[in-house]
Amino acid sequence: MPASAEVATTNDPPLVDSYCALLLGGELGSSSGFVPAAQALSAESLTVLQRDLPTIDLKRLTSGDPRERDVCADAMASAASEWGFFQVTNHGVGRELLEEMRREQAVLFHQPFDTKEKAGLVDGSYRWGNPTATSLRQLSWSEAFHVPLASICGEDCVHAQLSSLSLRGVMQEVADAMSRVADTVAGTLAKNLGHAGSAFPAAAGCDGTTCFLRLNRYPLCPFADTLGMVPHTDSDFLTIVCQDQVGGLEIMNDSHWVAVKPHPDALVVNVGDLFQAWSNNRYKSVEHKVVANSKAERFSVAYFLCPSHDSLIGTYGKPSPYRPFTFGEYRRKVQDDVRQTGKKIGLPNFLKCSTIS
Ligand SMILES: O=C(O)CCC(=O)C(=O)O
Ligand SMILES: [Fe+2]
Repeated sequence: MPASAEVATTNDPPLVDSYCALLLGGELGSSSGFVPAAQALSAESLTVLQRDLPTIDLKRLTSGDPRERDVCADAMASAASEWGFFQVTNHGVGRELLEEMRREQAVLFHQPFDTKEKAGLVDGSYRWGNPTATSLRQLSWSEAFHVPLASICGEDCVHAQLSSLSLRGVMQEVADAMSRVADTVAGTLAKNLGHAGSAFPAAAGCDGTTCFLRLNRYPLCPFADTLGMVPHTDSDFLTIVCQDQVGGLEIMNDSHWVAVKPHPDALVVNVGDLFQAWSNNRYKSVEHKVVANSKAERFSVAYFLCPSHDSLIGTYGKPSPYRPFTFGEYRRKVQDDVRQTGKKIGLPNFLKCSTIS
């Protein structure tokens, strides 16, 4: 094990062990025989571009001038179509609240690994790395608590050791504030397609009990070219992310990875698979990933706008390229694919004219 691996603390999940096992295992190159795992990983990474993500000032949506409101809504819809990602400013989530969230996350994640793993925060909410990874490409150098909003202050959040009252209070406040942002953005995007905006996302089956808050931590990583989170799309309508100032989030745009430079006053918004389906592919759910960092640990908090499991994901207009499916069906298919093949297929599974064999 390299000396630098000693930066791992006993509070970190066993990421170094996972990494070493995969590294020693190596990987088979597709045509030229054996390729050491680290080399295989870096050969895959494409050039990272520095491009400015569109920034939408949400204050303009409430301007007294209807033209300004329309210009803002159009800019948001263009960003959702062309990038699938944008940043929002004047979003109403207080900077102090977000700083408090980060402090609470540090306290929570710096607890011993055993405590986090055994207690969860809510049952089954803790996850780390990818214990079933068979290659370095599948290893996520991170840990997270993925918490249903219904549970934050519910009775099943009983693990006193982890769920301090202050943590639960801050999580609830962040969830409430981010849900207002999600409703505004989703309503604006839906209206831009011709839907009666005020009824969305409630009309799509989303409410305060169906969404999730995910607390992410990316520990220091001593190995070059490691991913903090592997490339993925989100299986929701919309995601609102607050990242700290460390950086590492990259999104796919025009066949290149684009680094999302942290902006102290902005939240990152991305379209999820369900909105892509609902919008008949007008809005794009694009791949994104997080690159691990060797100098600083990184925290982020993500709010996932999800409907109830039995909600039917239809479309705003017809015909849709997708057959109707429920959110529960979608999640089950994603989980089955990941379990069986190590990879999410997602929306292509639900195309009416499937090209998946
Ligand atoms: O940490 C980030 O910036 C992104 C997190 C993310 O993509 C996720 O939790 O799905
Ligand atoms: Fe994501």
